[in-house]
Amino acid sequence: MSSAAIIDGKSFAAALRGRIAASVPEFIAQSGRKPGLAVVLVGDDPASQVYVGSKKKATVEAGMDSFEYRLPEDTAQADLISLVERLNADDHVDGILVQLPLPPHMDDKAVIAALDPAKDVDGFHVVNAGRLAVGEDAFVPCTPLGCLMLLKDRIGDLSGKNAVVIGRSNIVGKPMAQLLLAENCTVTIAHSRTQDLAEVVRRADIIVAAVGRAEMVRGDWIKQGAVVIDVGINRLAPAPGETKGRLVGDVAFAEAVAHSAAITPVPGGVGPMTIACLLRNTLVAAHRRAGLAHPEGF
Ligand SMILES: Nc1nc2c(c(=O)[nH]1)N[C@@H](CN(C=O)c1ccc(C(=O)N[C@@H](CCC(=O)O)C(=O)O)cc1)CN2
Repeated sequence: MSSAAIIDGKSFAAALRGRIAASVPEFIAQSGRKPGLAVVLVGDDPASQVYVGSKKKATVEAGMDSFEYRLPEDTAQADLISLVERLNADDHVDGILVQLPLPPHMDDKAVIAALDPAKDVDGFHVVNAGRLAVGEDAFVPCTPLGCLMLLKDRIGDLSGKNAVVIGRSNIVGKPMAQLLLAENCTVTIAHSRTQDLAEVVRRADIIVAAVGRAEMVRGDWIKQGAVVIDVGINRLAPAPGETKGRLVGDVAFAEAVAHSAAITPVPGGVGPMTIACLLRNTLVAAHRRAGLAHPEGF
């Protein structure tokens, strides 16, 4: 048995961010302004605070304007929607992102529905989901877009491959399946009610695990030579003597390396691609809103 290549999402994302930053000055020269991204965080979820901080840093480093809104946990949904509507109307804002999860008293769907689809750089609005489903130009959610970039970089043409997506969320599983279908893969979407998941996974050339259960996909489920993309970010309970538990994915990594041809690690695989693709979507949104051609190279 050979050992898998480790797909370095961190380096891939850094290179993508570099290309985006290099193309921002041309946008500024053509439009007379910087691309702008507004990020809205409601409440004080510690992980969300870190992600929002990273998004701001990456946006500024790419030469874009970052507008950050941190609202208290008890914000009324109507007030959040009013803010989204103000950002929809603000010409300096090309992209709007409402960090998820929202507090329990809010309805994600109602908040996302308030976004202008042309500024929905998360690709969560039903207009963008529908466009993706019918093969029209759409903003594609950042995590599955990042997964697809890594897969195409590793495999090249995906046509005819058997792909299994484990997880059916609107944010990852469903758009991932649509993207793979658009690349002419034969796609199976597996989920918590799938019978004999191990057997379904064993048929796959491409496995995308996005189920949110630590190390659920075992090494002996993986066909020799498959490419594995692990979207899960799960923190284990701290081991004795540790203050923080280890981060692991949805795939039992140490087992999977013996079976797969290539695999993304956690951390350092898919995660960094999410923010790089957010910058990519923001740059595309800025070009569209300014009436400029789609930027090259992304
Ligand atoms: N509005 C959105 N909300 C959320 C999204 C999203 O795309 N849009 N995705 C996730 C969180 N997320 C970005 O928002 C995100 C998650 C993870 C990473 C990342 O780089 N992870 C690192 C590990 C981080 C750690 O040490 O904890 C990695 O995998 O290497 C970036 C962004 C939910 N909400």
